[in-house]
Amino acid sequence: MKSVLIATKNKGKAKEFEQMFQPLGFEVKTLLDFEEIEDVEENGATFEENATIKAETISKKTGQVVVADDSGLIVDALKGAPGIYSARYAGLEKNDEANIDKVLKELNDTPEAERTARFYCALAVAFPDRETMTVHGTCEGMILRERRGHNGFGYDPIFFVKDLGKSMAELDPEQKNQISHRANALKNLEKILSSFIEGVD
Ligand SMILES: O=c1[nH]c(=O)c2ncn([C@@H]3O[C@H](COP(=O)(O)OP(=O)(O)OP(=O)(O)O)[C@@H](O)[C@H]3O)c2[nH]1
Ligand SMILES: [Mg+2]
Repeated sequence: MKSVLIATKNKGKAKEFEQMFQPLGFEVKTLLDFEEIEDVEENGATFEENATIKAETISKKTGQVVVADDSGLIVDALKGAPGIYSARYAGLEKNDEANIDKVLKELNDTPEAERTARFYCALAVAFPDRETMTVHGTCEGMILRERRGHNGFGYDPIFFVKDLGKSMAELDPEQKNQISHRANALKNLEKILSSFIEGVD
């Protein structure tokens, strides 16, 4: 079976990549399978820069084609925060519950109409022998006043997907993987990779 290495230690992302790559005939490996590989410092200024840093660092270390995901929540009323700091918004220990509490508190006085937000996902593919490619995908929504649902990860319980009338955490994994920022980025990646993805193993 063909395999693809995703440079992530995030269990929620790893699961979604497994679900999305499986139908394409790929086995997914992540950094959760390589515990000896240390965290890569994400010191870029954009999602694309951080995804590139993660993909290129791990590709150099392993000699393989590597995909990395840098993603986050952009809240308009918070001038784009938490943005690239989404994982560590409430502190370096990366606590999803504390991150949600912080966003809810900051939006306490924000009326419904101004609670617009989007998830953003940048994917970078680094190769041993050619230039890195990046693509992105987004998903529009609103920030709820309280948590709804238990699926997904991160900010999913407070992210309301208007078209479906549900929070992201109320969607089945299959539904999230059709409409999410990550799914949309992957669709864009498939478009540019389809010509030579056959050769990735
Ligand atoms: O509710 C959510 N649904 C999602 O689908 C989603 N995707 C990203 N996020 C948030 O953005 C951070 C990524 O930050 P990030 O790209 O640096 O990843 P990370 O540090 O968790 O892992 P790694 O991939 O870097 O190893 C995550 O931790 C989450 O807080 C999401 N929240
Ligand atoms: Mg990270």
